[in-house]
Amino acid sequence: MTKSGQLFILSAPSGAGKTTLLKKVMRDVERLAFSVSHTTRSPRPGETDGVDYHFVSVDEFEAMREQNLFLEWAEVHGNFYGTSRPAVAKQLEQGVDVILDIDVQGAAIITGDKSVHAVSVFVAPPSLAELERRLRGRGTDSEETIMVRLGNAAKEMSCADDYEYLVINDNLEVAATTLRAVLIAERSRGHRLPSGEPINLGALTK
Ligand SMILES: Nc1nc2c(ncn2[C@@H]2O[C@H](COP(=O)(O)OP(=O)(O)O)[C@@H](O)[C@H]2O)c(=O)[nH]1
Ligand SMILES: Nc1ncnc2c1ncn2[C@@H]1O[C@H](COP(=O)(O)OP(=O)(O)O)[C@@H](O)[C@H]1O
Repeated sequence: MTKSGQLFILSAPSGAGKTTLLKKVMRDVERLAFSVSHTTRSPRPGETDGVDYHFVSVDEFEAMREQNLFLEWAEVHGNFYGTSRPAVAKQLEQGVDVILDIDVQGAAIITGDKSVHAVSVFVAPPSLAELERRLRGRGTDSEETIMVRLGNAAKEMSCADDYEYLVINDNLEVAATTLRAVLIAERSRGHRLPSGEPINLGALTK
C-alpha cells in the first residue's frame, strides 16, 4: 500500500511573495503538488485556468459548496476561494504531498479539524512598506484591489503566531532555502518510516 502524502498549508498577506516562493521551491522538490483552488475572482493577465486557479462563476462555486466538495472555503478580499476535497484526497492517496495556498480563515478551518493533519507555514514580508511596494510593483491589480489587500494585511499578519513555521520573505533565495528545509524536515520525521514499521534497533546493530 502506498504511504499517504502529507498536507502543507502556506498562508501570507497578498504581495508577500508566496506564489513566487512556491513556484521556485516546487521546481526542485519532488513528490509535491500544488492544490489548484477554485475562485470567483477574475483571472489576471498571465494566469491560466486549471493551472493557477479553476476560475468559476459564483453560481458554480455555490453549487460545489452545496455538494460539500470543498475541504475548506472562504471569502477573501471580496471573492470566494475553495479547496477541492476530491482533488486533494486523490493526490494524498497517491502518496504525493500537497501544498494548500490558502488564507488565514481557510488555514484555521483545516488546523481546527483534528482529524486532518497539516503542517502550517506562514510567509511574512520584511515590512508592511515592502509589502505595499511589492503589490504595486506586481502591476496586476487596480488601486482599489491594492487598498483592499493592504487593508487586510495587518489582520492577516496578526495570525502568524498560529502557524508552526514562519518564513520571512526578504531575500528570495534565503526564504526558498528555509521553506525547502521545512518540507524536507517534516518529511523526515522519525515516525514516518516508508514501511510504517517501527525501527528494529537490534537489526541495525548486528
Ligand atoms: N481559504 C482559501 N483561501 C485561498 C484559496 N486559494 C487562494 N486563497 C487565498 O486567497 C488570497 C488571495 O489570493 P489571490 O487572489 O491569488 O491574490 P494574491 O494573494 O494577491 O496573489 C490569498 O491569501 C490566497 O492564499 C482557497 O482555496 N481557500
Ligand atoms: N523576496 C522578494 N524580494 C523582492 N520582490 C519579491 C520577492 N518575492 C516576491 N517578490 C515580488 O513581489 C510581488 C508579489 O509576489 P507574489 O508572488 O505575486 O505574491 P503573493 O502570491 O504572496 O500575493 C511580485 O512582483 C514578485 O516578483
